[in-house]
Amino acid sequence: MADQYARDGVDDSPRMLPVLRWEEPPDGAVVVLLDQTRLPADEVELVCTDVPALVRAIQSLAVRGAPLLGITGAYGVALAAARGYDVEESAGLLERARPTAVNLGYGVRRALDAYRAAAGRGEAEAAAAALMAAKELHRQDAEASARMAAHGLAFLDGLFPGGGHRVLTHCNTGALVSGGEGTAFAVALSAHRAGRLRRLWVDETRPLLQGARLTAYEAARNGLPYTLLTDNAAGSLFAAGEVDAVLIGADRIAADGAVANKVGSYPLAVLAKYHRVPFVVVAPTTTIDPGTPDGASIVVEQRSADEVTELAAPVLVSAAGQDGPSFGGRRTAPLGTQAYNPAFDVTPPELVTAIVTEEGVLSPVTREGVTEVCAKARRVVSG
Ligand SMILES: CSC[C@H]1O[C@H](OP(=O)(O)O)[C@H](O)[C@@H]1O
Repeated sequence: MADQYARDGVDDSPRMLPVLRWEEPPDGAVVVLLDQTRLPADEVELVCTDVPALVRAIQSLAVRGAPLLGITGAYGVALAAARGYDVEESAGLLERARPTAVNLGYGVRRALDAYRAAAGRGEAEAAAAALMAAKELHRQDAEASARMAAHGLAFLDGLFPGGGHRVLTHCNTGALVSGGEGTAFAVALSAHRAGRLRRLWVDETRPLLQGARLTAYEAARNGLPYTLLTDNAAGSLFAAGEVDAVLIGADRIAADGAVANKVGSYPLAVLAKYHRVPFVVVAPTTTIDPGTPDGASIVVEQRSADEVTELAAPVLVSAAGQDGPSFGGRRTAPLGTQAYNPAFDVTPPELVTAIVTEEGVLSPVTREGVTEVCAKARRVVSG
């Protein structure tokens, strides 16, 4: 009998977040983004009228998260085409904006391929084809999110038939990274709606605090029973037996099943292994990159020192118009302090219990699991 766990929140019917949309006002097409550097204090929208503005938004994490980066890249190509900018050059700028999430390049290429295929029918037709490809990717990602949520909950229920799941998550993997309700967070949300989420442990996720600022924000909006913790406190939760499973997202999954995700994911995988807790990655097949053979081949984005040497203010000062995020925060380390600030780390396949995709749940530990995932991914990628 699955235990029913009280819903903490008052209203858990989620108000879908206006994360990203395409608009065509009289003075020209725009991409409208919810500025995630301003959350949770302010819900502010960025109206991007050109690709450099989109690139700044991507690099400052005003828009972020692998699946949403892919969708943004595709709309960026459509924006360049709609406004008569150099589409090939714009695609290159978008694709190079951040190196680790494979989805960004995938989304750019989806729209660029559509544009090129229609080019012979004139600019207007080519621009329309790029926009249609972006909208189709947006829709497909929303569908993939719902399917991952169902597969992920079924997997948790299979592991723990009594329900009452206590899940630890890292960074942010909700609607703010997706065309739908997210990846790993969508599984926790699905468990909550089914009355089978006992606790969502939320890593704050230094240095940019995607957990404290964004996952806590999404959990509160949806009425989830969540508790925030410093990244350093995760180990003691495992030791206390308070974690049934780790659920995280991914930015790139290599052909051998190695997983690049927000820095701090690899230590969680080691803790999970030591404490015999399932370490579950939730990602659409668009995050699987058959072209990257293994974890060592994944380029890990290195970010600026000031993200480490300053305490992010209650809100990050939006980078719109600047070269990168500048915090309204308080400096902690002495001026001139050097900092090591990789945005991601790589978890080897032997530490990954399962990969939940919209195609189903696969285990990279069995080599054929990865081959199967990649074969499906190739089919999805090739359309
Ligand atoms: C499932 S996409 C979310 C993924 O993206 C985050 O990185 P960032 O906030 O730098 O875009 C993090 O790796 C999440 O797991």
